[in-house]
Amino acid sequence: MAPSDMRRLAPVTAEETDLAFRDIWGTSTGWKTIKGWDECGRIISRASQRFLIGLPSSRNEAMLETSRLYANALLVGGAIINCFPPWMRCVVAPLIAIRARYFQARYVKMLVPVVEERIRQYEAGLYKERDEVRKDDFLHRMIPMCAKDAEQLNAERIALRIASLLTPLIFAICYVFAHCVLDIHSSHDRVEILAGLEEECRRVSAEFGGLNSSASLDALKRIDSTIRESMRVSDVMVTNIFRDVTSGVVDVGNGLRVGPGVRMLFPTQDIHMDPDNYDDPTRFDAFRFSRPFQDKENLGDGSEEQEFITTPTPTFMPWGYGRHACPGRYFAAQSMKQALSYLVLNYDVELVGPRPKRKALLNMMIPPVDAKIRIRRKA
Ligand code: HEM
Repeated sequence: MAPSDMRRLAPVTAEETDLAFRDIWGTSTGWKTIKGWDECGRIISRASQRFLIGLPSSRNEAMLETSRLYANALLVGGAIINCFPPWMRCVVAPLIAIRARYFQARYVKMLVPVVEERIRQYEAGLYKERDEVRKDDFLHRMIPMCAKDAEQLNAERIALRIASLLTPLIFAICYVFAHCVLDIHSSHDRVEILAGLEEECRRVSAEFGGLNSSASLDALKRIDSTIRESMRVSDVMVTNIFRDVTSGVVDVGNGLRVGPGVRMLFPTQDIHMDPDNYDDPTRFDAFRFSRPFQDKENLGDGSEEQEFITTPTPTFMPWGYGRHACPGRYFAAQSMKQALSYLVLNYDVELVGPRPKRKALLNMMIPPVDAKIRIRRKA
């Protein structure tokens, strides 16, 4: 997915984000308490499924819920399996994976008829006529590609491929979005952050006639900075960017040479919290990345650019780094910016009780599944 694809997708996911908030968070101006993790996940699920399989299936409640539970079960199961020594994993993994396999089988069973119908339409030559309606979903694009090899044009195989994208599309995006909401609302600077974000969203929305285009989302510099800062302080992983040396010897500097069979990884959380890389690194400073540039146009200084959510650097690695850096980051960033700007403009939010403390399960930070928030639609 390239940045150019985001231009086509922005109006589609904006529409879905609006409907999802109305359906799931509601339109009542009275306060209600919700489970932050689950309800942020439901919002993200809707926009992601719309991009993956298109209308009308993307709004099927049973499929949405099953896909969300599958995405969570897969990640949590994987993290638990990693707690066992390698020699035990082949014994415990099949048991731990039962939950994920159950939701995967349910999701695939529901998706196969949808895929079969699309294959039928493709084979009957109806695809072009329907392009206008469905051109933005991933399944639509997959079918002509799979049709190049008869073995690949198999509904179950295609459904399984779609299912494999659910974890990054739902769990990972939800993880960042839910943490960002918690980071903002548990910050001492909450009032100033919200005022700054709302001012920007209103100004940009007035300038672009809404926030449903990539151009308008690109102009949301503070929203971008807030999500990037949240990814820095509330990273999913303790370490990241795993690389196995399969042959030869790798010179990693300082006289250290690494041979085959060794797995290397980066201490990304430490890098994100290093005072040599960030001033006051443990503080969530929402406008850390946008502040130096907010008057840039006035200053006429074109020498440096703001580092955006999608820019991996040696001091910002939640997407990995280098040629294998996450290719889904443009979609993830765009849908998170849409969701956060929508939330800032349309809902009042408060944390219920103290913010849950972050805990690590080996290499992964456990998601805040019990965090509760109070919400109400702005009048
Ligand atoms: C906030 C959400 C996401 C985060 C934090 C995230 C993070 C990552 C990380 C850390 C890697 C490993 C990079 C490396 O080893 O250097 C990765 C790889 C990958 N991600 Fe994501 N990701 C997210 C969303 C997505 C989405 C939405 C998709 C697809 C629609 C996606 C598809 C992939 C793929 C295919 C790879 C493998 C790339 C390769 O090996 O060349 N990710 N992601």
